[in-house]
Amino acid sequence: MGTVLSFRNLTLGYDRHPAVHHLDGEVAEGDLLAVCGPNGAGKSTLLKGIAGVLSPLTGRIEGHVPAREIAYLPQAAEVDRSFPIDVYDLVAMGLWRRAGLFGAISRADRARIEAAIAAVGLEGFETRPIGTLSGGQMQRTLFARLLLQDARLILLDEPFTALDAGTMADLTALVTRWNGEGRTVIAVLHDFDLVRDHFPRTLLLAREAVAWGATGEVLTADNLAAARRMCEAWDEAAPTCPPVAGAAA
Ligand SMILES: Nc1ncnc2c1ncn2[C@@H]1O[C@H](COP(=O)(O)OP(=O)(O)OP(=O)(O)O)[C@@H](O)[C@H]1O
Repeated sequence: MGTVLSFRNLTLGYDRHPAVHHLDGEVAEGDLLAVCGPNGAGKSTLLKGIAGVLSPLTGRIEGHVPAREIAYLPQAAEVDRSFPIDVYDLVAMGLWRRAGLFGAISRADRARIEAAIAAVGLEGFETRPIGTLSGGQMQRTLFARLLLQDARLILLDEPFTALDAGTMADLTALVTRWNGEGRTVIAVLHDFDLVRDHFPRTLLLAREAVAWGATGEVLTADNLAAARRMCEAWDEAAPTCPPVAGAAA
């Protein structure tokens, strides 16, 4: 099995202040990886780095998947719900990377869009402006768009936050299905029970990797306590980390 991503002494941050630092490791093709850690641990920052939204301060991410094969679902709070678009058109955007911005939507594409909307249980919502959807309906819409993106690497930032049990179960089943199709999924999650039940591998972050491996070995009381301590001790105003001796910048 190949490698999808390699982190090489990776430091990511904002205004030269590191938020995740000196991360090393690899994500294997077909991984179903949870990224866990306290608030402010750098989880969203790491996903932004992988998605290419944020450039490394030092070190690098070696991606072995073309950018068009990466799908990224940001935290719900970052999605602009005021954009005047309906459910159908938002889901159809999942085809853009393949069809092109102004590519005509074929009859087969229309069938795929309708199938994706049906797969997330949103039949009848096609013409609803997204600003009128509930949080759970919006998340289902975004998952339908992901279905059409047909990506090899799927990045999900807190995809199940504030969802009811039924919606969470439906969307978790989709994630499991994607992984069963050989796609690599990396998800930021706070629900440890859900991680233990559905994500075989976990990266525990506290600005740096506390532990990374089999979920049962990572989510231990000791590791979680260490992560909390490390985040509490973090200096928000820390200057950019000096590069580690011998590491590539
Ligand atoms: N756009 C930004 N500009 C400046 N600092 C930022 C920005 N986004 C995040 N940060 C800082 O980077 C650090 C890591 O934030 P990040 O959002 O990656 O954490 P997180 O682990 O996803 O947290 P949470 O669980 O609360 O969502 C925090 O100290 C945060 O304040």
